[in-house]
Amino acid sequence: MAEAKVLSGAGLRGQVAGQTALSTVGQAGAGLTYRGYDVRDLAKDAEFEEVAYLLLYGELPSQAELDEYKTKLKGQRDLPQALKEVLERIPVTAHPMDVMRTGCSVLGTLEPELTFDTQRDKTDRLLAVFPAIMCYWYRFTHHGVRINCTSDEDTLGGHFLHLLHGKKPSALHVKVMNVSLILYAEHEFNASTFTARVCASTLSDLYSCVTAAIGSLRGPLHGGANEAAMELIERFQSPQQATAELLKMLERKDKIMGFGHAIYKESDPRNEVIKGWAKQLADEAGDSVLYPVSEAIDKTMWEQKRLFPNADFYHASAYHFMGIPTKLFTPIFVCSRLTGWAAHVFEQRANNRIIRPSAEYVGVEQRQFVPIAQR
Ligand SMILES: CCC(=O)SCCNC(=O)CCNC(=O)[C@H](O)C(C)(C)COP(=O)(O)OP(=O)(O)OC[C@H]1O[C@@H](n2cnc3c(N)ncnc32)[C@H](O)[C@@H]1OP(=O)(O)O
Ligand SMILES: O=C([O-])CC(=O)C(=O)O
Repeated sequence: MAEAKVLSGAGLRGQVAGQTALSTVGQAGAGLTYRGYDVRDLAKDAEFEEVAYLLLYGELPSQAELDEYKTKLKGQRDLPQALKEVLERIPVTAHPMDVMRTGCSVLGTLEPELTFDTQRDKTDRLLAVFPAIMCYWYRFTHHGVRINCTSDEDTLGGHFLHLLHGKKPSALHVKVMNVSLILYAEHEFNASTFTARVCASTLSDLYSCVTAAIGSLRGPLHGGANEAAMELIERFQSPQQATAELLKMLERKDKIMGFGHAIYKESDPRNEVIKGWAKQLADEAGDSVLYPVSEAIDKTMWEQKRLFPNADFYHASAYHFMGIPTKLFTPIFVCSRLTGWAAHVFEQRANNRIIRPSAEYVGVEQRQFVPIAQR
């Protein structure tokens, strides 16, 4: 069972930087809860749209409310023409996280948040269009295709897979996407969410908060770890080779992406869930390399460092088995975490004081300015 670490030192570790009613991370018991619900229960029985509604609107929806919410999101999936034109100008070499950041920012110029009382509608619109922002750019720049940004898929996860692959996804893949989006939705004061809250505390607009958060999520120590984990796993042809190479990497004190966590001490509760689905996808794909290699890395990290896989590690192989290109892994995280970011922005705005901590000065003593001609 995950417990809170004893935290101190750099990185604001262990400092309470504000209040939230959205989630608990690493507290004794459930490990991760969204508005009081264990994430494992939500991942087992809920739809992502239910969880989005819970985070953004405060309570789980009734069936009628969920139907209405999904219809609302479905009706807003298409991109404005001006945004499509901008996406077409972004080079094929760009990282898709930069595409998401730009897409979000451009939408903010086309459909600005003029007053905070539109914050929920603006969030729902972003939720509906993020899959299309990612897939329109990807399919145009990589395959020369201008895709239809709408689909008749019932869920956001299914819609994303449909736009990416240009066909109806299997029921298993839709289910795993749903679980994945739920697992990634919210995680208290992680780096990207804290970024969003700092931005919100200046009374900036929602698009600025989300754009800033995307920039923070992109780094390999945070959301970018799922892509880095895939690049590691793919290097090895067998569990034996993975173990041998990993030992050398640990000897060199390399960071192994997808392992460890700033808050969890013994395990990340999201890992057991996505690991189970990754195994099911591996079996479906008839895989005999990638999943055993992942398990060998997992075992070696625990034996050597007492480090456990975080939510990102088995997401890598799960996404891979669904035919998702590695560079789109972190953008999927964006599609999900938008819900947590936005809910935190609403919370910050509802009880705001500008976030402005102090620094311990470690520079030179005060000294006399010398004009340039005399230096
Ligand atoms: C799901 C979304 C997420 O953002 S989860 C995090 C995704 N990031 C990664 O997977 C990147 C790899 N992991 C890491 O860099 C760290 O574990 C992160 C997540 C940044 C947490 O950092 P921090 O709180 O400083 O770690 P810590 O104090 O527990 O570190 C203790 C000692 O263990 C080491 N360590 C930690 N993680 C790894 C790792 N993945 N591979 C190798 N070593 C690791 C640290 O370097 C530290 O060692 P030392 O005590 O300085 O010798
Ligand atoms: O909480 C963190 O530091 C990182 C994390 O797992 C997340 O954002 O999901």
